[in-house]
Amino acid sequence: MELDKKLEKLASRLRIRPIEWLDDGRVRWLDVRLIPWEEVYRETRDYRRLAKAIRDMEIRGAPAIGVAAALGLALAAFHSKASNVGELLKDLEEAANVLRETRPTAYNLFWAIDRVLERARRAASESSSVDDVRNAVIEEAKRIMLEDIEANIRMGEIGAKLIQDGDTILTHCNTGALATAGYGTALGVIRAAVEEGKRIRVIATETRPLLQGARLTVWELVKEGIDVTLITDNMVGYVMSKGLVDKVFVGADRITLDGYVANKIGTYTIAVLANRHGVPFYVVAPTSTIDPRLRGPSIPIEERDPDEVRTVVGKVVITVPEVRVLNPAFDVTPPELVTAIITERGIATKPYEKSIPRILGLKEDDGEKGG
Ligand SMILES: CSC[C@@H](O)[C@@H](O)C(=O)COP(=O)(O)O
Repeated sequence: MELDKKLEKLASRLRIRPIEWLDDGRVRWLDVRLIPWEEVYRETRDYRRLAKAIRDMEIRGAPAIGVAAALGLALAAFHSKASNVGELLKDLEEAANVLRETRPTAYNLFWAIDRVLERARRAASESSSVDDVRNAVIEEAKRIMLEDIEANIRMGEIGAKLIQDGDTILTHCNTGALATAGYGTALGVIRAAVEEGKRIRVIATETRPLLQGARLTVWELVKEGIDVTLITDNMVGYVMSKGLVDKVFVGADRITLDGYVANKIGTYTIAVLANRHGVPFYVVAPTSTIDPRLRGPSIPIEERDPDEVRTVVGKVVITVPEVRVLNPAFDVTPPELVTAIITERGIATKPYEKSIPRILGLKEDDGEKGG
């Protein structure tokens, strides 16, 4: 089949395949909670298990979450016992409700679920065969995975043009292969620049509390021989004030129609410091991260388990166990601090309320005004 061939061809370009559909109705993924200590792949036939993997961050990063949710619906379709199309649609809605509850900030999650459900409903309006609808759902999920890899590679090509030979780039959290269906967003741009022969140095922030920078970004870059220096989150001001950073490249979990960017907690601090020190601050994200219904800073922010802050990745308790804790997983960077947003459809610049709708093919006045 055309789609499978394309997917295999693209996947052969990837060094890391973090998530995969297996044709006997299984999903296989790399459990990133265990990186860099162990490389463990897990498998399931049950969309509920996949939902748990998203919630517990065995799979994380907005694009990977979206792909996993789509594959979760493919599992629900594959293993459904429905005897007619109406029952299959009900099973899919039920699975969608479970998957929607996993992580509230990453827009890709909701985008992918809506897209697969829409495809299922369209297939159901065209055919009364359960198998036709089932196959349409599985195909759509695989297409979302394929398009994510394609978008990453395209963003790499577009974004690499912003990087000069010799640049030092600061990045936050993990936006690499481990956050997507493969290749990466902000880290994909860095990867593409290196593939073009540019000599790049990367400064990776450790990204407390779950250390996606120290554990995942460093693991990916070391694996590929890309020059990386690890710093703690509170060293960003120091490295910028010493002139050690040429550009910042980060990813996003949700971008509003007017350019507010929700990303891993600490991104806003980096954006403020970049602005203070005249360092360009670039956001790299596929259009599936842009919420076309939202404007303004009121993006839902996930609050996670306080023990993530009281411990170092659950291994060492670092405080008084009963201390009150704040643990927002993301913050919001306002558009004025964002130099440009790189998508697979091109680069958006200020004013974002004009450039983002243009990239999405929408009218400027679409979307709701947030608080
Ligand atoms: C390409 S990933 C972009 C974002 O999802 C990433 O920067 C991020 O904040 C991930 O957060 P996480 O909590 O690890 O899922």
